Amino acid sequence: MTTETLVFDDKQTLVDTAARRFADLIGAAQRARGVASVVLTGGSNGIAILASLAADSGDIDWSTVDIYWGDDRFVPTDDPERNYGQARNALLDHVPVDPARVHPMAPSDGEFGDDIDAAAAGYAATLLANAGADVSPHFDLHLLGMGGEGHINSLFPHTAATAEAQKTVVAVEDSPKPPPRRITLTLPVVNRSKAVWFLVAGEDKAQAVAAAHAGADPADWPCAGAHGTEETVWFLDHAAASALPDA
Ligand SMILES: O=C1O[C@H](COP(=O)(O)O)[C@@H](O)[C@H](O)[C@H]1O
Repeated sequence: MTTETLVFDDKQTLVDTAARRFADLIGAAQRARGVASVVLTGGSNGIAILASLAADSGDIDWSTVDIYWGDDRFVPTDDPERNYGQARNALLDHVPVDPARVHPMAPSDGEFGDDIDAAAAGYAATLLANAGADVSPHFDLHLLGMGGEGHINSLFPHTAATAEAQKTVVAVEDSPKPPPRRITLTLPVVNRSKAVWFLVAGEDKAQAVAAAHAGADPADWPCAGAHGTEETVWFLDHAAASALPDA
């Protein structure tokens, strides 16, 4: 397993470089196996990379990409906070995905109604149904944004969701970052991904970046607990990298 830390002059260069490498990784998986799988994330850079891919997808065949989400906000279908809706606007409405391969988390007015635990269990069932012999797929790529306190997906410091070792998907009722109700993949699922990429910009993220690189306890800094089985890549701008020892 390799770990790379790449530092860029500005956020747009970071995002565009990650988008080109995304196209190369997914294209290579499709050439090898005919299909590929990716977990999308929300947040500023998580959506910006999708806009970059909408402009230039390289040789990705979108019709054979399975698309999942690392987390989503448990809000109504049309709520602008929903990561799925943001991903559709930025990318999925502009490329020829196969709707049967797009796997959003349920909204709060969806098939499970306002029952967030049932919605989380429903997403666990979706993962299981696409997992082969395991409990969740081994994704080709899991994208991650990160909060200044080190949260990834909706895994916040010192929470049961971050400590979860058995369930693949859990409900979060009291997210410190609004909106409070969310559904999230857990660390064991993130860590079944072949590649885990962090997309992080801004000085407010520098302490969390440094903590993860120093091998901090994931209970304190959830970002420190996420690794790909083949590669972990940190795409940073100079501000986010500013607390690293060799910055
Ligand atoms: O709430 C969330 O935040 C993180 C990071 O967002 P950012 O805007 O600080 O980059 C995001 O990755 C996650 O999916 C989202 O739900």
